[in-house]
Amino acid sequence: MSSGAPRGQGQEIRLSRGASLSDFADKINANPGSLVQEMFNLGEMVTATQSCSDDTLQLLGEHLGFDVQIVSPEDEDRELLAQFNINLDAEVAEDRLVSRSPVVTVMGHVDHGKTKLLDAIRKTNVVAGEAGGITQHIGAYQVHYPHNGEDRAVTFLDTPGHEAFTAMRARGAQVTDIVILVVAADDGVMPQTVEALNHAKAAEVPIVVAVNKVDKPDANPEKVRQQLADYGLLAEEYGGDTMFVNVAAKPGIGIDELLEAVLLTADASLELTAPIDGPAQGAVVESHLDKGRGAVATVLVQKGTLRAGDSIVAGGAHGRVRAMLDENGNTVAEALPARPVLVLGLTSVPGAGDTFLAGEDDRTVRQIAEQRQARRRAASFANSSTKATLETLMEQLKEGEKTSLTLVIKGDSSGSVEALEDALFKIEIPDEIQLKVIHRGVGAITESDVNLASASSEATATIIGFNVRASNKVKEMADRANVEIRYYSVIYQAIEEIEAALKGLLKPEYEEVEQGTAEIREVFRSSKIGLIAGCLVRTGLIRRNAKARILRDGTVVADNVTISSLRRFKDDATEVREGFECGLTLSGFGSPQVGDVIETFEMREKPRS
Ligand SMILES: Nc1nc2c(ncn2[C@@H]2O[C@H](COP(=O)(O)OP(=O)(O)OP(=O)(O)O)[C@@H](O)[C@H]2O)c(=O)[nH]1
Repeated sequence: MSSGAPRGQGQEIRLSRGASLSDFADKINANPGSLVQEMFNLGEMVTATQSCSDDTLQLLGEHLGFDVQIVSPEDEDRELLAQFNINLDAEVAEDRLVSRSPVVTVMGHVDHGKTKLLDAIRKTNVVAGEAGGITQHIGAYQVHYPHNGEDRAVTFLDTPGHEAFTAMRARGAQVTDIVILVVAADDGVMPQTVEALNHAKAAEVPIVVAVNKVDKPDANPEKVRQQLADYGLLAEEYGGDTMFVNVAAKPGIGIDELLEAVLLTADASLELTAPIDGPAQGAVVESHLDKGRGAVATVLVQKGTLRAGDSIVAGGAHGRVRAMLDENGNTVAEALPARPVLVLGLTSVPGAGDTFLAGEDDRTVRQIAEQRQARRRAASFANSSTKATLETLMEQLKEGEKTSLTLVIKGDSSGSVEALEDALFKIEIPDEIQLKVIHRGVGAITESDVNLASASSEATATIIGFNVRASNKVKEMADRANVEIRYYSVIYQAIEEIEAALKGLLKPEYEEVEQGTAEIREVFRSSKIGLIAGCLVRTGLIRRNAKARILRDGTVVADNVTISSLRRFKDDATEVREGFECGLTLSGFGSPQVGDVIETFEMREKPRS
């Protein structure tokens, strides 16, 4: 017989998000089975190893008398590092800080010239004679620029676009100091311009606006300044504090001025310093598995100095830095803060946005990596088991009679999925329509996505694949289940189409169009068809089967009436025109009187704006 779970007196217990009853039991020295029983008594069937929602854990805690604190993954990682006596947030004495160069991300609307601009900036730095290295894309590069007589460096992340930016932020890596917002002067502010702007604002990162393509005949750089003023970016020349620089990335005009503006903005609004002694810390900018070289990762050092030979842990990957390369393919012996380098020697591929830490001994980095991997496995298990179930879905769908568009969103990064979802919920839709995202996730479209989409019986969900695809097998399954899959690679295109779909979903709106009026002149009874009203058509025409209302002394006395039969003399008629007499019967109104006015109308579909 189970003796029941122990009771607490409000003691705090810390559980990681997605913990199971078994984890809970560990913390309070209970038998997991007893917690399963407790949950059962509370009306929930939960197995011991199943990952629980925050609510379930809190509910059980309250019931047993414990103060359950759910720990976020970031807190958890901090706690993990603390076990190894590592404190990433430790204060650094002022005198150990040295200035570092700003790290810049380029964002903007599609085709406004982000790539061209990054290329143009990179070219400013090609020192004649310093050949040898071939420029490589490693995800970031640094350029040197003379400013106020000093040699200054600026680091650019060259994965343009805000997906990378948000993905990194989502993993807790804030590496960008300044955002260059590229706006094409011929096109002006576009949806993704606004998106990018909002991301930069959310991250509290100062913005420098590059008004690009000013070489084009239809360029209107002033208009860009006016448009952005509406979004709170007021140009310096108008008394604001945002620097706007006119550039033409393709012919390479204005690049120096842009770099000046970046450095001025950095000096004016940021205090960019970092310690250079001590073990290196930073973030992974890009990573992949290279056939010849194994796991490679471009990392950006944020504190300390990274050296070849250091042992390193990046996310759940660890290893020893075998070699470091810069964007020109040259070997680098040490990397200081704001310096991006390609690192060789990791045993597996970390994720973009993962933080890294160097300088601990091999054993420590391995242990940290292993514990992180274990946590991630637990967390992804938690995610998969908290997926919407059929039941919860049904409940949701039963709510109200609203028309809804239900979506499953899959994307290539959590940043892109979030950005898309954010943008979707900003679409202005009428109250009668509900937009629901029943599942979101990173990775290819899977069978379980299709299952989920088709499970929402009333309104089968549409699956949105943002830079991800479904395998043929999954595609076939979707076809059989009548689940639509749509692929996008550009956020605003997805938004446009979904907006159109939402408008198409709207039930047609009807408006009343008056057809005619008739006055009742006499009322007589027919044994066969009941009361007949003898009328004179006053305006328009009266049609058989028309909808009508009855007015008596100018007041509606009956609504929802139908002209059920219509005769002209002894013959059935389909319509009778103004000025003619007719006999008609009314359904939905049993007491016609002489002098009543019959007003008929039809319902016509109103075009949507
Ligand atoms: N005339 C002119 N054309 C430009 C300029 N900058 C970029 N373009 C052109 O604009 C187009 C888009 O440039 P990209 O650099 O690919 O734009 P992007 O913003 O990186 O585009 P996505 O990567 O698709 O988001 C290309 O055809 C460029 O040649 C410029 O300064 N002047």
